[in-house]
Amino acid sequence: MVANLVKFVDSAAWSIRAKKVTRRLAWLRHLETLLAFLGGGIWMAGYWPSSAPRNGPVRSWRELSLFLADGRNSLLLLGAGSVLLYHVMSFSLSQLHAAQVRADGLHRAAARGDAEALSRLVRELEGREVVSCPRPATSYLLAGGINALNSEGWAPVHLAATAGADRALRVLLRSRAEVSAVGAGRATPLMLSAEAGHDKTLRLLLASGALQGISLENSDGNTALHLAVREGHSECIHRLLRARADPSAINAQGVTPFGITRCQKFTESVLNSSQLSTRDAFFEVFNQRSVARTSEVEDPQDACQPLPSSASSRRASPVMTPRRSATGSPTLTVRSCGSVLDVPVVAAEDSALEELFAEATRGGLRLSNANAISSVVTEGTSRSSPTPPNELGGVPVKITGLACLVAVASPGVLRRLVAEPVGPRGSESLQEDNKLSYFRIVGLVGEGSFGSVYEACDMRPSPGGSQVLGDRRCALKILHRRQYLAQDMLARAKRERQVLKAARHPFIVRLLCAFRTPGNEMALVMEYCPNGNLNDLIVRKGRPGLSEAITRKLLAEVLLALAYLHDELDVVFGDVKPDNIVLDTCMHAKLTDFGLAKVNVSRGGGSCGFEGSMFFVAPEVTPAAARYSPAVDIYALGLVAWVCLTGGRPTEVLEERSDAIGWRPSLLGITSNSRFDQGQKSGREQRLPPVSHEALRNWLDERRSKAETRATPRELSDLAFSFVDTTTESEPLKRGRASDLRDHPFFVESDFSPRLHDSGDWAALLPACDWPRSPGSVATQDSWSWSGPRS
Ligand SMILES: Nc1ncnc2c1ncn2[C@@H]1O[C@H](COP(=O)(O)OP(=O)(O)OP(=O)(O)O)[C@@H](O)[C@H]1O
Repeated sequence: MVANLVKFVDSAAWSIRAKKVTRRLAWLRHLETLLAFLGGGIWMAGYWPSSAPRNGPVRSWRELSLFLADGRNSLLLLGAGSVLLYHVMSFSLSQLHAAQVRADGLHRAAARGDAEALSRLVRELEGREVVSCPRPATSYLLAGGINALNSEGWAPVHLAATAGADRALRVLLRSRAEVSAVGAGRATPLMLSAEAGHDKTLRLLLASGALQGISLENSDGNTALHLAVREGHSECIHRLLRARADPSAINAQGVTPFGITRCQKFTESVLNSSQLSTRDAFFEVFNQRSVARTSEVEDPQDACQPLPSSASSRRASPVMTPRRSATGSPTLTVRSCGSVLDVPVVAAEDSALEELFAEATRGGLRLSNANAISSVVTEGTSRSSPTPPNELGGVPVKITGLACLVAVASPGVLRRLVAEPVGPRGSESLQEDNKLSYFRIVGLVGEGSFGSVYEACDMRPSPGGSQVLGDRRCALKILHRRQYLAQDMLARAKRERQVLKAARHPFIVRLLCAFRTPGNEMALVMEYCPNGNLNDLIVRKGRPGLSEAITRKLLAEVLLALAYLHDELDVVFGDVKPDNIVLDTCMHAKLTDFGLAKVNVSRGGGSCGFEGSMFFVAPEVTPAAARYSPAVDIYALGLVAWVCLTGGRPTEVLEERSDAIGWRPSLLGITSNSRFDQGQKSGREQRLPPVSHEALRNWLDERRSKAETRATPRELSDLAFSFVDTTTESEPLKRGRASDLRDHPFFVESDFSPRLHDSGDWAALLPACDWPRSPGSVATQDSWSWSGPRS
């Protein structure tokens, strides 16, 4: 009865919440039905109550009360009545629902997120299309089909995206609704969900084909990224950046997405400003109204200036002249609306804004500066510097505010750039001032479990003076504070920095500097490797993987790096996998990500336990493991070789085991970043040995038996097979040391022997740099061949 009542409320209110309650109470209905059946069974079995009249109907109240006094009779009647009532009600309510759904039409159902109603309507719509004879009840309501715009210019898919109704959206998309339909103001569903901050909806849309339209602009020229940034939805910003949304897209006001952020920060600061005149002036400027009416303005000359609108401000944009001050430091002179403002340029391209922003927070922003900054913000990157860039030591002056990408892209930390740092400060020598402003973010390169890696321009001045070194590319890795505090990873972050700082090797990424951001996150600035990582290369190449010559060269480079780490630094890398092998401009392999490195290994240092990336972890690395040796790196290298040479062939065993532990390999079975460490392991994970070993050994055995029967598969030559076989032995001692493996026939017998006496030698061994410069050109590298001279 209760369930029926709720169902009634549900249908009457058409509320999604009530529907959920109904679903949760479904068990009550089942219970009732069960009881009814039980009662029926008892009845049929002949257990009729003795007190009930046996012949004829009940004739008096007394007889009825006697009949009901028996609990079994009451129960039976109650159950039967309830079941009957339920079916009568469901029939009438479904009729009512159908009528209402038709009356609502697709649009209202989509806005409500009513997936059931949408399915029903879509079925009707499709039925109408098939018979091509509109039914009178639906033809009017469904006119225009699934992509029809309502009177306000929205299609159902827009309304579902705005409401964040994923189920409804799925129904619409399954019914071939246009995923990038253009609605009022040229808005697409992607823009609407980004603006509303529905991260899951955004993901659904991107996965359903909205990726193609990621750079579409609405009537204001805003992309989805602009809108997500404007509303401060950091999860959505992350997702869009990962989907390669363009962070430098410029809207009609000439503002990039991160220019918008600056604008917001500035607005916030002025809102908090104690000076009424400043606040008013700012609003006047930003609301693009005349300030002539404002009586509190400081500068009457400025007050009569027209305010910047997209077109007029471009004509009357402030003149920004880079020059050198008496002390030799670069200065940006902003002339706007009759006033002049000298802003020292530290190094980052948005330092002018920083300066003005600081002035605003101090509450001393003059109207003239407010005007200037509004123009700057409005103009964004569209305005070029009036003087040649070399006047500022080769740095082109652009005001884009891109540095806040880091702040915005780290979840929920928009305020961190300007807020007081929170949490404990490290006692070590990490820099405390805002070093982040010396790096101009160009884009997101990769994301791991503990940090995001950005491509950035290093704009630090040279050690001796204020001269900016120029546009040097670097990789900026921000270790998310949230992650490393939550998982007690501070020690890990410090160890990564420590090993990177100590390592000086051509095949290990070089650490340029390390510091803390104002949000107290740790930042590592490394040499930038623009050709992506080995995993990307393998995925692009597809099966059966890379050629043996390429693989040999890349493995040799990694082997040299490992030999250096093991023998000279006494470090176990601990996380060898294709994702952590990045490719520099000349396609040389370099190891990156020392988060799991173990130091002082021969002296019993490092930790034990289950650590590493799931696919590449050696069999001896188990939760119960004692300290492990450099052999774990050799094992992982063998797996990398196998993956390179076969394209990462997944096996049934692998997939089965992956399912069992809830880890899903990608198509090629190699892209998982999953890490299992002591902090995360569950009981189930502890019982299972590493997933890849058994699969690999099975595969190797199978291949060996095929080789014996002369049915050799073409993926692996005998030498390559032997290398994989040796390095992935279950017994760590049998795998060999990195320095010995350089003499493995896989290298030696193919006219190639990796040797490195010092970093210069290796460079001399390499042929002229004829590797592809950009990741895009890699896919066509079937004809790659490489053979180095013997040392
Ligand atoms: N120096 C670099 N140059 C270019 N790309 C890099 C560089 N360092 C890292 N990357 C890219 O960034 C991605 C993530 O970096 P990294 O592995 O260091 O992050 P992480 O959070 O430690 O990841 P994981 O989850 O593997 O521990 C790498 O897969 C790589 O593609």
